[in-house]
Amino acid sequence: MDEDSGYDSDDALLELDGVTKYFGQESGLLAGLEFEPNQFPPVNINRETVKAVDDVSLEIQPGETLGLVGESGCGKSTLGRTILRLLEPTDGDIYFKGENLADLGGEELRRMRSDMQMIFQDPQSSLDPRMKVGQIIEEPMRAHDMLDDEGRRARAKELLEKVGLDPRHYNRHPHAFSGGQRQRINLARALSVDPDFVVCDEPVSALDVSIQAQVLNTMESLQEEFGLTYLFIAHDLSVIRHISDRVAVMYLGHIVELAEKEELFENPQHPYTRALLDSIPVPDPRENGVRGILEGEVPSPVDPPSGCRFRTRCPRLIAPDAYDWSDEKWAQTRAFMRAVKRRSFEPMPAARIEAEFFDGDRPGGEAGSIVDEAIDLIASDGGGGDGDDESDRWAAATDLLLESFAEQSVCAHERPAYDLESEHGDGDHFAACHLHR
Ligand SMILES: Nc1ncnc2c1ncn2[C@@H]1O[C@H](COP(=O)(O)OP(=O)(O)OP(=O)(O)O)[C@@H](O)[C@H]1O
Repeated sequence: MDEDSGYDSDDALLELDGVTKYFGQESGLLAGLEFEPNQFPPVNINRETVKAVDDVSLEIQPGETLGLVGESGCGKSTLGRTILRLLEPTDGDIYFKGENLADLGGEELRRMRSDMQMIFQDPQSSLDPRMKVGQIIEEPMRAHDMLDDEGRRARAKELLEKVGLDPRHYNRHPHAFSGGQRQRINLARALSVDPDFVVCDEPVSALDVSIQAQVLNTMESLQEEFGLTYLFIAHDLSVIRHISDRVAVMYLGHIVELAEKEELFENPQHPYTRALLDSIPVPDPRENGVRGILEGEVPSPVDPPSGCRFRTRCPRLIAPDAYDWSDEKWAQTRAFMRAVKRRSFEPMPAARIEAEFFDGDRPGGEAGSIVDEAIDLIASDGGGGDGDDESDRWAAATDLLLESFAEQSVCAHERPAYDLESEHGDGDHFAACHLHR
């Protein structure tokens, strides 16, 4: 029990409740200004909102490492910075040791800040080249009025040793060190103020693979020795697998899956997690390097898809209930819809489209009529849209298919959130996918 705050160490160290961070996007002086001659004043400020982190709730237990993984731009760094209040959340609450950070002011917030530290990807740019290593490590202690000069020097030297460097390097400048050593200096600096929680934002991504494991091992032993809790951000699944106890998978501002490490890697339940795992490079030289790649572009976080944000790329998009069809016919229709959307085949006669995509047997009923209409729009012998140019007809077919099928799926209508039974271990398994309805 923490005497000051009443925090009990059996409770979560950190709790996020609906944490949201939007950015108003403006670039340049006139960006976002729209001229509207029919209104007064005739100028609108049209700010685009980047929904970087959207309604994230999770807990981090004391002493654990929560890995946070996802493709570039999905909001990992923004979430890490928002937790530390380096960015002001747009919405939601962050509790640290049971206290709502938003309620803390002045001195309390300053104290809490020393409890929560961050280390960044690029050890080069986060170390001031004019300062000596000793000064760099002592700087946070000075900022928090910790110890006297002599005490800080002794602590800096002790920390150098703890992170695997020679304390005699106290007077050197950072440029004299390798990338891995510089990241160790960063670690010593973050630990100088004796934090409980460290956000590690891609701390080993800039390092050679051979050095990564060494730095990760040091981070693990420091965690044990100092009783640290880590939020470990990385896009590299093998790094996440090395260091995490539990793993959260992020996609377009949402957490889509969260489970204990073994459960997540051995029993992934979200199609996005599966796709990420399938795109891990295969070490076997006989394989051609990469097993599977995620299809399509990540949609813009300015206007993310409704419902499940992964649905526009999801290979398991659920069939809309409005039509009656077999799994096979839905799978074929889904593939056809994707191919039309990407315009990934040359115009050909209707019969050939039907043969290639539907084995010559298109779906029956209303769904079949819609498929027919789409085929007619794009087929080289089709009758649809006479007079329109070809790209208009492909666009019309795409709209027809997406509106009739993709937008009618439960995946487009409801945001998924399901708690599942774990197969490995007894931890919780959260998966944001309607396949678990
Ligand atoms: N200060 C900002 N202003 C506007 N948009 C921002 C800002 N910071 C981040 N974004 C946008 O927010 C989204 C999430 O970015 P973020 O850096 O958090 O993702 P990430 O998963 O950490 O990616 P990476 O691994 O590439 O750093 C992106 O679309 C990014 O362009």
